[in-house]
Amino acid sequence: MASPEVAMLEALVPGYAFFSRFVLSYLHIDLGAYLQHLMLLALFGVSVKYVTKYVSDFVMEYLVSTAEIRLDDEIFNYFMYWISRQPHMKQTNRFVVGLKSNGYWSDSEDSDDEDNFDADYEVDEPGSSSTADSFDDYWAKVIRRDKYKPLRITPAEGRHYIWYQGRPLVIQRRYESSSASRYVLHNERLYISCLGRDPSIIRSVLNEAQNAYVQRDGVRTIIHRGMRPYSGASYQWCRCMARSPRPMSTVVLDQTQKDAFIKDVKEYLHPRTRRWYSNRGIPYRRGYLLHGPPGTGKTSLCFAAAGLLGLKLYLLNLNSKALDEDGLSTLFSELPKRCIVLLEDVDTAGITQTRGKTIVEGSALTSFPVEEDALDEKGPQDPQTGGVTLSGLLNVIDGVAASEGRILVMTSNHPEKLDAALVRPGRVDMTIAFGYTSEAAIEELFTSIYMTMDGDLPRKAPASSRAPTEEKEAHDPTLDRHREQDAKMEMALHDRIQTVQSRIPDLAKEFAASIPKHEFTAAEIQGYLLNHKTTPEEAIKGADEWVRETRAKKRAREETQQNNA
Ligand SMILES: Nc1ncnc2c1ncn2[C@@H]1O[C@H](COP(=O)(O)OP(=O)(O)OP(=O)(O)O)[C@@H](O)[C@H]1O
Repeated sequence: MASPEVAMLEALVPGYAFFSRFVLSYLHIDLGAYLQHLMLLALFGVSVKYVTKYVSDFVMEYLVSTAEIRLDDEIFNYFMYWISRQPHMKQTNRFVVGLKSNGYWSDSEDSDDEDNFDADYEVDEPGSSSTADSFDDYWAKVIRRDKYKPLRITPAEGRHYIWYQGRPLVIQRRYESSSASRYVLHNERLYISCLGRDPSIIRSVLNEAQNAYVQRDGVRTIIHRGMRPYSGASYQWCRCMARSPRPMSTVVLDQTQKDAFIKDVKEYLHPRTRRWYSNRGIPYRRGYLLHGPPGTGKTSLCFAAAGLLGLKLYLLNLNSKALDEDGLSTLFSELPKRCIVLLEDVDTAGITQTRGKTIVEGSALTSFPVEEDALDEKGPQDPQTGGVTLSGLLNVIDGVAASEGRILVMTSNHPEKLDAALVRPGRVDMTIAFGYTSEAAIEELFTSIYMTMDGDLPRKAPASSRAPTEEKEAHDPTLDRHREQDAKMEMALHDRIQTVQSRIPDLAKEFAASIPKHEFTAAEIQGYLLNHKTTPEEAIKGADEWVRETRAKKRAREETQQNNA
């Protein structure tokens, strides 16, 4: 039986008994003779371990401030974006390298484009500098830049030390294990610590990170989409793109309707209105229904409104079977205080099935037949099959727990299919009908396509005015010939655009006269004009032919649809 000293040593240093036997049989040293020394050593070691832990816990508790950042929060993105651009990251020896600086939102489409967006303009346009004279040069640069994307370096798992404003900061990246890790590569958290109980330095670093991110966005309209970031996850808003704002003037719509819409949205956003609602106990929400055939400008109006008001746009497709009522209410509860939520094509979602049967001709808000609200509060869909039910949608729009402050825009191609409950006042407060183009709308579309706008023309004098350098000629005469041709084309385009400008109003009238009214959508006309982007006269000449062809195509499509029905 082992002596109490040996038992104690075994407790302090697990495996001591085995180790001492090993030393005795192979090295013929009896550790029993040094038991007291070994005991002291073991006790010392254990005390050091406990003291170190105690001291470190004490320091962390009382002398260090720490901020925790979760992966599903946008600040995670801000910080990763910021740190990937810090010079310290070039010196770190443990890092995650990728073409994107973030982990969580990188699933979203187009996130890569966001970084390249401005870079496209940074590459000199053809004819705008002494170094890039032709489209070929410009394109070669763009392609090269796209191939060799800059590496984004972020700290790897573990601790990293950085200096910020003369003070040391500890960044710790930690991967958490959870049931979700089966589906997602990393569920992670970031910890930023600084010495002292005053966390203001952490706040400044996070503010700087946020500023860097927000500045990169500039005036662009940020679009979030309700989606599952990875299979098996719950629905979340993922930032999917940032687009240049669309000027309201480029949306062709009856001016009275457009003005009424903008006025209504602005009035709603006014702080006085919020107070007014709250004083009267009315839920502070506003809903809009934009309806009309596909390609008539419903989404464009919503996008332009987001740009005009600097609001973020939250897109949601209700058609997904995977989106259930819990997912929908989580999404709505996570909306920021001020934003535009766009539910596109609500008529195609399963929610169009009605809660009642009685058809009522017209309604106070809409000029189309709607169905009377019935007593049956149960949604039409079988919960087993998934998807959002009408009652689920109504609850998130204006149920007791529905969020306030957001602007809800629903678009529909078939408003007559929508349940009356969905479009009743309080859920839909304004309806805008989009239709086929009128004569005035055709003129407006034509003008918006051919009127010169900022950045349409080459920024500097085309390169043809400059003599090619000897070096270039000696190197590649074919390239120089291309450059010259491109420069001439740029010049010709420049001149053509300028000379035609004064005639645009007359040409617009001529074009509008050759297109039948109320037959084509703005998208169809825009599509046609884009084929003649720089030659308005050609567009006018080909208008009759285009009308004939488009009619024939539409007829053929209708016949096929009828045959399939
Ligand atoms: N009224 C309009 N004014 C300016 N551009 C328009 C208009 N209508 C359509 N367009 C152009 O047509 C394209 C499609 O427009 P948009 O997506 O806004 O149509 P929509 O009515 O939302 O279509 P859908 O019902 O299929 O979603 C866009 O490129 C847009 O620029």
